[in-house]
Amino acid sequence: MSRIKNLKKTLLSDNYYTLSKFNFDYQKSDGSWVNPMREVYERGHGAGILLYNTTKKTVILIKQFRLPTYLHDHKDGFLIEIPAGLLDEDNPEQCIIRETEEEVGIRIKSVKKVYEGYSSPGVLTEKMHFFVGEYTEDMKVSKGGGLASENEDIEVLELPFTEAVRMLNEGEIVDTRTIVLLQYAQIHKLLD
Ligand SMILES: Nc1nc2c(ncn2[C@@H]2O[C@H](COP(=O)(O)OP(=O)(O)O[C@H]3O[C@H](CO)[C@@H](O)[C@H](O)[C@@H]3O)[C@@H](O)[C@H]2O)c(=O)[nH]1
Ligand SMILES: [Mg+2]
Repeated sequence: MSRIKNLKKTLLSDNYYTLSKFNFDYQKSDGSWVNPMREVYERGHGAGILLYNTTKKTVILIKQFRLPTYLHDHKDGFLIEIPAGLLDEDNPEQCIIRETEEEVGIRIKSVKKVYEGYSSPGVLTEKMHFFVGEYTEDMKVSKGGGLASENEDIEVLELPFTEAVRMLNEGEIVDTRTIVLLQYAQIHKLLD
């Protein structure tokens, strides 16, 4: 029998994405029922990728302004991240191939899915699809930088993997998705 009943949704904002309030009956593990309220932000799902070059022993990361981090403790709000984007109508693999070209100017054909995970399960419905992909010099087709039409302003960083790992260990990389994939590369020795 379900421990969740009478789920009621109240829309709070659909200004850009959707913020809703939910009330529901929840049966606790001791059998009693309570009526919690939760706010949930829905903006679809996402995909991100660690691009690596086994000849040069480099990875591609990006730097862009992230307002929420600027509001909370980050020094300047410019975060070092993996290329990533929101799934539009496409599937995760098509999405990450498209975002890779838009954000860093690399036209990649094959990517490998390594993980799937909820970004912030207490508040967001979003699930992230994590990929890795090997790139070579001949795949570089533009400077990247993101879509001007969406006001994206992305700096592309091509770094030795050892430098990315140093930045990870010294707290200069603070985006969880980027931490996950750099650690994946270490564990699986992608650049040894
Ligand atoms: N006007 C307006 N535009 C917005 C707003 N929120 C997002 N956008 C636009 O939507 C674009 C989304 O760009 P994507 O590259 O598709 O997504 P992303 O912001 O990089 O998100 C990725 O990283 C997030 C983690 O920080 C992930 O949550 C997400 O799934 C994805 O992987 C932004 O550049 C911006 O133009 C908003 O509130 N107002
Ligand atoms: Mg993006």
